[in-house]
Amino acid sequence: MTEPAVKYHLKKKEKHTGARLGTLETPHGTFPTPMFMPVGTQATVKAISPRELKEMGAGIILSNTYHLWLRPGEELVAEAGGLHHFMNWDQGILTDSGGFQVFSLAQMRDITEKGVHFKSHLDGRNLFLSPEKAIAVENALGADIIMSFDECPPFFESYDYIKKSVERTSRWAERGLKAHKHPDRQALFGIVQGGGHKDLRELSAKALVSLDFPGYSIGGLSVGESKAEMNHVLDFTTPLLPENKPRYLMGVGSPDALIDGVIRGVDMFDCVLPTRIARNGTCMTSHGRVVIKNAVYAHDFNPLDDNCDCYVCQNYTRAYLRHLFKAQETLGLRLASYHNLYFLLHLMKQIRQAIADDNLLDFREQFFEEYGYNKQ
Ligand SMILES: Nc1cc(CSc2ncc[nH]2)c2nc(N)[nH]c(=O)c2c1
Ligand SMILES: [Zn+2]
Repeated sequence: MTEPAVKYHLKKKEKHTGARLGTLETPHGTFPTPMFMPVGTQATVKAISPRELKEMGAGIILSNTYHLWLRPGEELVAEAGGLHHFMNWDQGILTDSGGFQVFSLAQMRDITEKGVHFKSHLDGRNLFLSPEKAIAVENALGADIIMSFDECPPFFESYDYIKKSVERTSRWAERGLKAHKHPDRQALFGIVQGGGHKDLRELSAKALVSLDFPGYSIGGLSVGESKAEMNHVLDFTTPLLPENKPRYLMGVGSPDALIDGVIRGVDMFDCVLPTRIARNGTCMTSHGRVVIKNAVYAHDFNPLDDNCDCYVCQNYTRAYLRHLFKAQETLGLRLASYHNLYFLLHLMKQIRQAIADDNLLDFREQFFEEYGYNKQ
């Protein structure tokens, strides 16, 4: 029996919630959990260099199988020695399997038992992605953690559709497990689906746990349902997963969703939000969102966030950042991206401390009040 590529060590359970403190041991380092993973869809976290990512304490970052398969192609990345060498990132990398991106990006053609036929969003070419092909691409890219090929059905699809989709996704997961060439150095996670239905989440989790994956992702969420609905699904989904394996909530999220996910036993998160909103000048701060292009900041010579010790908040003012965005200067989106990523990475650090101190609910109350969530 080969040693799994990734090992989760549960260090402590928070006294009053389902939150846990742990470490995730990977071939490219051991990282504390709960953790936030910056997204670098096309082998780059947009506008931020690996050196800056390290400086801000990023551990594992994400890339996308779908995008890198289409461009530059997994063969070229393999020729470079894999993603870590290609993008000069020597910490952790996780790749999503492409299923989600096909449904969200490509012009859909057809979903069959075998796989998914679709047209490339780049040039309209007819393409086909199967569990075997997705795993082969992820094996070639060489990420430390890779995802099973799954279907993420719309949250409000019919019960029957979601049930059939869960059953097919479980069969796809088993096919992916069989096709996986490097379980010793790449950990393949199963992805739990089932929409908002407790029995379908149980059906999905049961099938995947019986296949004994080294880690489990919770998919099918953060796809337009309310935060209350997402939290409700987490309430009955995380307990279905083994305590000694990492749990990754895909595509999440905003500060409140991160805190509420940790409280429900989630260990890993990723979201494009921090870098995406930064590109139009929306910044997360301890006092809530700051839309830096607003005229109110024109003469505001304070830091973006007076509680933040990041490079941006130590060296630049709101007035300067507003000027950069008004002048459409690239440095503006770079600095806003840097701060937003730092903000979420630092939030996870505060959450880990709150778990250690058994006061995560107090931390939640203070953070929500200061951020302005209680006013919403
Ligand atoms: N919300 C959401 C987000 C993502 C993308 S996670 C990601 N990939 C690259 C960056 N981030 C999902 N991915 C898969 N495979 N399945 C899902 O159900 C799912 C759900
Ligand atoms: Zn900052």
